[in-house]
Amino acid sequence: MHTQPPSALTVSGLGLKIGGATILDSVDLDVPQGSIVGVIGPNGAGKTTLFNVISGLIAPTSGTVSLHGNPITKSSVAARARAGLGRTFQTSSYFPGLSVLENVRLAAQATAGGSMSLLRFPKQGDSATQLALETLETVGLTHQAMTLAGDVSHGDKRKLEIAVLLVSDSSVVLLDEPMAGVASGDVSGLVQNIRDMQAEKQCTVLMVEHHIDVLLGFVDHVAVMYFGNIIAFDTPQNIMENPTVQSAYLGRAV
Ligand SMILES: Nc1ncnc2c1ncn2[C@@H]1O[C@H](COP(=O)(O)OP(=O)(O)OP(=O)(O)O)[C@@H](O)[C@H]1O
Repeated sequence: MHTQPPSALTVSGLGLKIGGATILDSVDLDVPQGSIVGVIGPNGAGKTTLFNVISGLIAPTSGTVSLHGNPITKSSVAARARAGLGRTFQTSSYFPGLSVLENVRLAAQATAGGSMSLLRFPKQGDSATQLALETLETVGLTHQAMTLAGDVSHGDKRKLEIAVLLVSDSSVVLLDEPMAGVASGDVSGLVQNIRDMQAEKQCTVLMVEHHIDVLLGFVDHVAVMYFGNIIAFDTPQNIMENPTVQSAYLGRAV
């Protein structure tokens, strides 16, 4: 008998009304443990808002969010992060005035239960520094370790964000447009980084991405958002063949 993997993230009846506008309209989503799920949809469909509600930046008007079966709807952003929910943002999130290595070391230090204090300068033998150096090697950023994070290319900033997630204890990772602004030559490397992250951490990945052709090539499932709702959740193959998706969102065969 085929058994479904347990859900890493479950969203039920999630609604958000702001003023008179319905931004999320009873969204249901079940993200299987260990899967990579892509979220697509036209501009303004509600993808980033969904991520903001899942990560706790915005409280929903209705509905629930559960992480590994535990309700987190009322938890703070920090409590969700402690429970294993990690996220990147549409606009990069890192400390631009710190080196690439310091950014990753700080995240490693915080994960190990230490502080985010910069007063603890990196030392070669320091376990957080060691982990940061290994992780930079994993994502191919060793050569940029001493460069200020604000000075590296878009592609390398995205790799840095993945390195920060790698040293964190996140079991469910939300990536908001990880390929935005990344040079086309760097896209396949970034896809490999995301795949490697999932394989190494055995984590679950939910990612918004406008590069649909790239996304369809490597995710397990695709959720299609349209006017604050998820109108389809299926394998990439079935999504491409779904007439509702084609007419409602893509307007053409993909
Ligand atoms: N704080 C807010 N107040 C009012 N409206 C908002 C607010 N946040 C988002 N919206 C509206 O909600 C809708 C969904 O926005 P959201 O940014 O989530 O869409 P998206 O699918 O991520 O779009 P994009 O692909 O362009 O990033 C949009 O119409 C947006 O204008």
